[in-house]
Amino acid sequence: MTRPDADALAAAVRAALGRVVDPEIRRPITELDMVGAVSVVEGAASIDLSLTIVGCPAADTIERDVRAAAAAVPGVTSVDVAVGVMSREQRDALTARLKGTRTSQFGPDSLTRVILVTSGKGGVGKSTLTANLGVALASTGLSVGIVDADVFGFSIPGLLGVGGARPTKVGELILPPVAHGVKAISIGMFVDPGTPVSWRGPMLHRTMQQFLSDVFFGDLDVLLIDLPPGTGDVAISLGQLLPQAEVLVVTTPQAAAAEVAERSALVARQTGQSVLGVVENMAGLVQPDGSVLQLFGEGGGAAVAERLGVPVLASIPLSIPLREGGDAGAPVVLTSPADPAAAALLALADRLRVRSVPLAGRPLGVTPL
Ligand SMILES: Nc1ncnc2c1ncn2[C@@H]1O[C@H](COP(=O)(O)OP(=O)(O)OP(=O)(O)O)[C@@H](O)[C@H]1O
Repeated sequence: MTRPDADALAAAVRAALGRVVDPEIRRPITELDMVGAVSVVEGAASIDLSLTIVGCPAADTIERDVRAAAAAVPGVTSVDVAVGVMSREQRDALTARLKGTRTSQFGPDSLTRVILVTSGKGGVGKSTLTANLGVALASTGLSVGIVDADVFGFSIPGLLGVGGARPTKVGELILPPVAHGVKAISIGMFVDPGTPVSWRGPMLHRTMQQFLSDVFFGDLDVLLIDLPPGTGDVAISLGQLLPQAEVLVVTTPQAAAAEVAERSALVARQTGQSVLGVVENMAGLVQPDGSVLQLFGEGGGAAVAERLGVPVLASIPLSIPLREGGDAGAPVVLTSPADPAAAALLALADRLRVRSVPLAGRPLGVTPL
């Protein structure tokens, strides 16, 4: 084989490696400087691969994908991959590049739509709805992240079926685990199971700051934030950190839940956030005989919406598959999309795909890669 052919083959292998994506960072490995020397001698390809960290959990997947991509290039008969690890300097350069010059991924120059999911009372289904909404939006091809800001009562990892997941750290950057197409981060991924989190305001504020700046979400279309119930420290911190965010208010049809839900929306407005609308959860359950069981009464969602001057965006009925899906970490929007609660959530996701705040006039947040 002549040299130009070997060079052309090596170039073809490199181009094929451009289609291998790091499953955690979600960028082609060639853009992440993970591919070193590539050569092809008489059909035998040799590839130097640098992983970001020792013991990279995605190592096996990346190496397998590299082998498959190279082997698929016509003319390549065998593939040898030498796996190494980036030097500290290389890793620092990469994390600096990924982080870019933006102080926050979700600052005013970001194109990501940030939606806070809030409620007055606990237990109204806010986390269950956030998880399902995230998965529903991701299933339509959007790039979606979820921040579990319910630090004391985190439940997002379990709802998404990644209860035991631990984020990978690359230098200063934290890579969020991906579940059902959604990048999710939660304090539950950092503490030992069973350990209660009992922090005061400043610690909560710092954690929220870190979630928004040190967790590498990449370019998201939508970031959903599951707030703790009520109007405590976290809601106030996020009001300061994300004044451009929009707020979804979750309530049950019950009058008592509705009144406190309204208060959480008013606090959001005080920080400059806009209230998108109300989602009523645990609405009437249709019985086998056709009658409707209104376990939590009626009208709470409409009452809050009217007082806030916003629409009721969805009414999600009580649903056993929704609850079971949450317990199993298998969101109902994926497992039983025809279930009435799943259908209502999918319709809500469709409504949220359309921005209420136009992008015109806003600067483009250019990805520094
Ligand atoms: N539409 C529904 N039908 C049946 N069960 C539901 C529905 N929505 C939520 N649930 C169940 O209600 C319980 C509370 O839901 P969830 O944890 O999502 O509430 P929450 O508002 O996030 O609570 P907290 O903020 O206190 O953590 C869960 O067991 C969940 O499975």
